[in-house]
Amino acid sequence: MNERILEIRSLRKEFGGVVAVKDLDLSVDRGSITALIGPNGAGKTTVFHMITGFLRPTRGDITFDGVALQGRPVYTIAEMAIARTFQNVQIFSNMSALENVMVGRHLRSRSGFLGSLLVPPFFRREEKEIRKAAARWLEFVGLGDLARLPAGSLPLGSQRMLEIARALAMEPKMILLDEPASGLNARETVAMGELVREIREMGITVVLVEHDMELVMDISDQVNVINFGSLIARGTPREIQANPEVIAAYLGE
Ligand SMILES: Nc1ncnc2c1ncn2[C@@H]1O[C@H](COP(=O)(O)OP(=O)(O)OP(=O)(O)O)[C@@H](O)[C@H]1O
Repeated sequence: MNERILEIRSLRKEFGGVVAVKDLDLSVDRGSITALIGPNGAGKTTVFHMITGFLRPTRGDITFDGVALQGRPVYTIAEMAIARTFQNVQIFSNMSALENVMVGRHLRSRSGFLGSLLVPPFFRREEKEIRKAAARWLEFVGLGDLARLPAGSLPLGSQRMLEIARALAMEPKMILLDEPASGLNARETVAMGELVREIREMGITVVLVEHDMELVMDISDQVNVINFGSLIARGTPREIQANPEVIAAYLGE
């Protein structure tokens, strides 16, 4: 097994005249927590969009678990066991917390999400199993007691946890978290950090875009710093915090 689960080579994305991602090389070790940091507009979210197939690269290669991803549609990438969360939480507000997680689980099931809407009798047993598994994921992220509440009624911190539970229900090998601590208070941020570590303990690789430097430096194995669409540094949190170029570009004096 390759110890690099994700390899990105010369990845580029242009929007008209704007070069959002500029010939970026990036690799992610299997089983690690790997952070992408950098100033606003550096291109971090655009990288996530290209890994997950939401955006097509202008050029470059993305290899996940030995398979080329570029040009594949979003749903096949989800099937390949990459899950993600979004900078602005994307949940179904009117559905219960449990139902939101079940949607993630259905993507993994034989009947699929559409099948679950039709609910023919022979899928009912699978439906029950999906409900059980979803409940377990809700417990895992600490929302077991809130399963029946409409997702939209939950505080932001819980909504972010819910989105992670839904991603985990897809049984990913790798999960991409886009600013998971954004908008969270100090207590919620600590809980988020603990959850991310637990995800790694389960053997799932975590890639994280995050502006909360305390959190990033606390939980990451590797930190990649992006500026103007290019990688300017890669290293352990300790190495990154001591890197003069990073301090000048991003961390400040
Ligand atoms: N759909 C788009 N059309 C045109 N320009 C875009 C589009 N998406 C992103 N950009 C531009 O690409 C650049 C990179 O944006 P991106 O959102 O990837 O940055 P980021 O590092 O994630 O920033 P932030 O930390 O603020 O979320 C920015 O200059 C942005 O304005």
